[in-house]
Amino acid sequence: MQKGNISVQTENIFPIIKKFLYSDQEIFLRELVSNAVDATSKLKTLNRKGEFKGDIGEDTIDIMIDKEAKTLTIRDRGIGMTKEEVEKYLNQVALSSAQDFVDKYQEDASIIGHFGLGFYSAFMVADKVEVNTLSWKDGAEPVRWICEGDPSYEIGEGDRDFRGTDIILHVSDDSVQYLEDSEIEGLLNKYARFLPIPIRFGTKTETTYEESDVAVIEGEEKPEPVKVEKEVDNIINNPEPLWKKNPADLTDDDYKDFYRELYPMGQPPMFWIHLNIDFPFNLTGILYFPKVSGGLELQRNKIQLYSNQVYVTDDVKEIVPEFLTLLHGVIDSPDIPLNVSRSYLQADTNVKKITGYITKKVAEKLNSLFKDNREDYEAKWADLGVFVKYGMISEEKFYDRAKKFVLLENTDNRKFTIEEYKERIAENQTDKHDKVIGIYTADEDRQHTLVAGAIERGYDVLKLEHAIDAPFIQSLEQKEGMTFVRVDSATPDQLVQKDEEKELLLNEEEQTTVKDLFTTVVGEKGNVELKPLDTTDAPVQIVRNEFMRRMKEMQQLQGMDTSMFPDMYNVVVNANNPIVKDQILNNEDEAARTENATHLYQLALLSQQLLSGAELKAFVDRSVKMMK
Ligand SMILES: Nc1ncnc2c1ncn2[C@@H]1O[C@H](COP(=O)(O)OP(=O)(O)OP(=O)(O)O)[C@@H](O)[C@H]1O
Repeated sequence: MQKGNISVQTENIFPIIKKFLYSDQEIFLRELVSNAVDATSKLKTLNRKGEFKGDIGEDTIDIMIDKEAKTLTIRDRGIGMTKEEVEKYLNQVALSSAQDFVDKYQEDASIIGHFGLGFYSAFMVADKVEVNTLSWKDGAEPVRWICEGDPSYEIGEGDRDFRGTDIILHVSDDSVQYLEDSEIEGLLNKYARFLPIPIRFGTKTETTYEESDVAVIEGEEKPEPVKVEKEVDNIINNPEPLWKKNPADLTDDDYKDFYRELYPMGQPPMFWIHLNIDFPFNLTGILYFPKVSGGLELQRNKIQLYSNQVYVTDDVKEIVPEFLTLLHGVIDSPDIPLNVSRSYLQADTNVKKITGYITKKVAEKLNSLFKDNREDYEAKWADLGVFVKYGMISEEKFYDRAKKFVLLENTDNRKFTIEEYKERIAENQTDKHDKVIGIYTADEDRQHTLVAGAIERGYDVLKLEHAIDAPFIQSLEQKEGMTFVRVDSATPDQLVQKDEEKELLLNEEEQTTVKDLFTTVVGEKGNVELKPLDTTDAPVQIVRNEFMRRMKEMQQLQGMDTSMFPDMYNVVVNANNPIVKDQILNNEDEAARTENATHLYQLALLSQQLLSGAELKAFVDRSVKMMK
């Protein structure tokens, strides 16, 4: 064997590779397996071009563990290397890429996990790396290269008798987990699952049931099928993943099956988009729309990013707009720079274009679903709505596209686009300032009394019941010139403010008496207002200021302290309801007067499910007493 020194300035490189990459050690396998894939693909290209005329034969890449020898081997049947190539590629090219990494790492430690450290990442887990290779070239001699994790290496004659390369890692004592089958299989499943060349990890037992060959006797039952166990190659990957295929050749079932392959536990997706673009950047992939009616947080980190079928990460925050991280699926692009820091990625123009492209595709898909089959789109709205609204509040460009297909649903479960809805309510729900007022409930069941009150007045009531709806209507208010009020934000006649002033049927003295009495009854909990409502409107009603309530909700949504917004409400006493006159003003008995006022107030609380505890008991007791 001939001896050599890799390079002088590499003194530091091995300790740095070992020490600093500790947290992301496992990428060594991705790097070495991708090199093996590259070497095999290159051979196929040479063959296609007619430069390599021999027989390619088996192209499978083997990953092998030898527990006794404490080695992990990556074997390919690719182009191999001549002695000159080993010296050039491993001692110079690979080393300079490792050197490059170390330099960049010292500037910005966040590049880890997004940098292909390449061949030298082997030294994260191995004390000694042996390369056994035979080039495809005519007359090439086998070569063996050994390096023990310091700048010196040996190169000499090898004993390999078939084309390709073995990378043999002598696994170090602190990395013995990489000698475990389960660990390696796990890593291969993560990084190599869709590589384009078959990856074999030993064998596995396959069980099938075959028809018994015992002759069937007439009149007797067919013999049971026979269980047959066979040792077969354990091929880790699907070398032709769906996203690489032509959408025209695929059926819905193909997409659903692939989804199950990616997320075996997931519910079936609602629909999907097949991405396929080659200019101005290269990108393929499939994005699935899951059902997102529940929380927003649970579903993230489901999009997997690949670069030429090599798994890179499932953290795609910088590549797809935030709201799209709710989607599932795969994006594959060799044009996304993976070997740079995240901040650089955000500024990268290709990445920006990719983000824009994906957003546009998603909007187009939704638009065509809406246009082509509105009924089906409406049926999916419960699962789609959160996603669309989230997109609208977080991406200006998406808002502009989505405002044509975002739906508003009313209490009759009818759904309208923004334009349709505005038209529907314009006549009845335009206020004195010419604003179109959307009336909504956040809880149809709880607010039933108020919803019914509004509907009785001829108003339409929307259901806006999800946490996302508060910021969503805020953006509709800013951009569509509408105003939204919740059913409990005013008495029904004041939800849409008109100019007509009603006459108050009580004189000033009577007004003061009623107001004072209710102020005493309500105490600190609310402000009492006296209003001339319809004689048939409830005698007492509870309302909450829309603006204050929403401020509080938004702050809660952001996890902020909301103690400075007390849970105050207004108690509106309908001065024109005859009960107020008959049971309070005209009642001689002072105790009965207070009791009646309390009862009316508690009735109002009860109708909004705000009555509980001792107050509720007192109310029930009093009601029973009244019946006697
Ligand atoms: N299994 C292999 N068969 C043939 N050549 C190989 C093999 N592994 C590595 N090489 C050669 O060594 C070179 C350096 O490999 P290394 O992995 O360090 O960098 P790279 O693959 O060029 O880039 P990257 O940093 O993205 O991995 C390769 O470009 C290739 O020419």
